[in-house]
Formats: sequence, structure tokens, C-alpha cells
Amino acid sequence: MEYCTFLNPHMNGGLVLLSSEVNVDVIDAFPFERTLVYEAPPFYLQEMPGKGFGLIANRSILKGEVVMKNTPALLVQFGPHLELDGETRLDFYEKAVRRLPKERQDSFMRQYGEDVFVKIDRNSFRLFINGERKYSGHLGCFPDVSKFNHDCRPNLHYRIANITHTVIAARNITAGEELTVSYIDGTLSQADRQSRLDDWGFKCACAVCSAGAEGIAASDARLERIHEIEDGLEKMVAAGGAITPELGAELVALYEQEGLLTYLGHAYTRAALLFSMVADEEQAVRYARQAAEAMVREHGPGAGDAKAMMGLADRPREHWSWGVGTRAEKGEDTVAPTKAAGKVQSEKVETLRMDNIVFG
Ligand SMILES: C[S@@+](CC[C@H](N)C(=O)[O-])C[C@H]1O[C@@H](n2cnc3c(N)ncnc32)[C@H](O)[C@@H]1O
Repeated sequence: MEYCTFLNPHMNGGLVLLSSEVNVDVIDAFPFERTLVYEAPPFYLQEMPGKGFGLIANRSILKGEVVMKNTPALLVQFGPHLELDGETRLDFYEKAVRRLPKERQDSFMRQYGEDVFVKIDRNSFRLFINGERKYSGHLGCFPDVSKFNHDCRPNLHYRIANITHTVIAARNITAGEELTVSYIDGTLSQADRQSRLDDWGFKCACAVCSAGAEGIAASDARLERIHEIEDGLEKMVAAGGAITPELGAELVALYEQEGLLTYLGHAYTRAALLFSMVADEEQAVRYARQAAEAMVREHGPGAGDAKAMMGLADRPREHWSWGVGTRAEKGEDTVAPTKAAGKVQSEKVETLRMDNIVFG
């Protein structure tokens, strides 16, 4: 496979695509949003003891507020990153970066990492630039985004649509707080999180990781219970047995207690569906509203799952899930259990997790 570099100097300060020729057409045709140009960005860059640089809120930021929006400076197809030998690849990457307009080049080079390869390897997100087509997978480098440090319980969400990366506040943030994302799956146990973070060469000292042996054990126990409930719920719905919506409520409470704010959309969705299945209107509507709000934060205003949850909140009795559990118990085969299980699955949105970030 041959790889080339293609430049679009006009896209939000410049974009270089390093890819095979089949993708050349997309460089000028990406649907992209303009970078949010802040007259006054809600953060500033500061040196953080033991972490290099980081971004600090310079004012209070409201839950749901867009904090940053960017398109990549560099897109590198998976192929060259995985296939080329080290020396050829580094040379190729350096030439690609030198094609960027000067200012964009400088911001790329300010990213963490001793050389261009490490900068790409440690700061990129996986993107698919041409739908699900072959050769579509690329690593996207967003130099401004790469200034966010990690926290296992971050105060920011992020999402990527086409090639636009958007960062949103997961809760109200006060001036002076560090702005953080999670690089890994925050539902892993503390030991597993630390081991995943070895790839970035640091030990996490976030509030949960430094809560002491007792605090860590309590947190790990909640995470284990989260996984146990999630596995159990899938089996319960698939088996068509009695629906116990209390498990949905417990799941939400566990995510909230753990401060896993970037995963709440799917927890609320599950609780809403379970309460709807047993025709508990009050709880179904309450969780569906919360699910819709969280889905908009996590997946954007047009998110299909947010609309589905708004539908459940507004017209619960017309939703496919309404009373499915109670009818099943009475032997009325309105919706086959396996079909219901599939729907619970399909409305369970895979929260974009930062293990999406690429590591070596
Ligand atoms: C994506 S960069 C984040 C920005 C980086 N601090 C900088 O100065 O450009 C990732 C690197 O930042 C540092 N880092 C991020 N989060 C950290 C944390 N919670 N504790 C210590 N170091 C951290 C690690 O060196 C990590 O490999």
C-alpha cells in the first residue's frame, strides 16, 4: 500500500491527511464545523506539578456548556502507523507535520511526547473519515484537546462527529478547577486503571485513586456491582423472566455515587426502560427525562437516543417497552423477550470512552 500526504490549509488553521490515495477526495470534502473561536476561552494553560501542563477553568462553567470544539491538525491512516518501520515512519510523519501552516505546526509540536511519532501515538483519537469503508480508520491529532490531563472521574465529556471533536462540561465547574477528561474506561477497578495508564507513563493521583485502601476498596466494590448488575440485566431481559426495575435504580445510584458522570446516559436509559416495562409511569418518565438530558450532553443535540428517551418521557404508554414485563408475566406474548432484549441493547448507547485514545 502506498501512502501520501494531502494538505487542506484552510480547515481551521490547516489539516494534513496522511493516507492512501483512495481517501484523497475526502480532504476537501469533509463535513466539518468551524473551530469555536473564543473571544474569551473558559480556561487557561498552566504548568501542573507532576503533570506537565494542564487547562484550568478561568470562570465557572455550567454543566452541558461546550468548552472546546476542534478539527484535527493531522489525520494518519492506521496502515502506516502499524505497518511502516520506525525510521521510515518518523521521517514520513515529520515531513507531514512540516506541511502544516506554521502556527498549526507549532501547536502540534507543543503536544506532549519526545518526537512526532510519540506525539501522534499518545495524543490521538480513532476516527473513521469515510464511513465504514475499507481504509477509513485514522488517528486524529487535535493539539488543543491534547492539553487536557486525565482524571478517573473527569469533569468533561467529549464526542467526535465526522472529524469535529467537541468537549462539554459533565457538571458545573468552578473557576480554578483543573479541566479533565478520562483516557481510559473509568469503570475498571483501580488496579486495572493504573495498569492501563502505564501506557501514558504516570500514576493517577485523582481523588478516587488516592482515597486510601478503604476508599479504593469501597469504590472497587461499587464498580464490581455495576458490572454485575449490567450483566445480570441483560440476562434477565433476554430470559424473559420477571423484570426488577429496582436494579435500574440501583445502577443509576452506583454511577452517581462513583462520580461516573460521563456514563450516566446509558444508566438512566436502562432504568427508564425497566420502569416502563413494568408500567411504572412516574419512574419511567423521570429516568427518561434524565436520560435524554445526559444523552444530549454525551452525544450531541441530534442524538437519536436522546429523541427516543424524550419520546418515552412524553408518551410513555406509546413506547414499545410499555408494560412488556407485566404482560410477559401474564403470559401475553406482546413482545418476545429476546426482541425486547435487543431493544434494550440497541437503546443502550456505547458511551464514547477515552480508551478510544490510542496508546502504544
Ligand atoms: C495528553 S497529554 C496531557 C497534557 C500534558 N500534561 C502536556 O503537558 O501537554 C498526556 C500526558 O500528560 C501527563 N498527564 C496527564 N494526566 C496526568 C495525571 N492525572 N497525572 C500525571 N500526569 C498526567 C502524562 O505525562 C501524560 O502522558
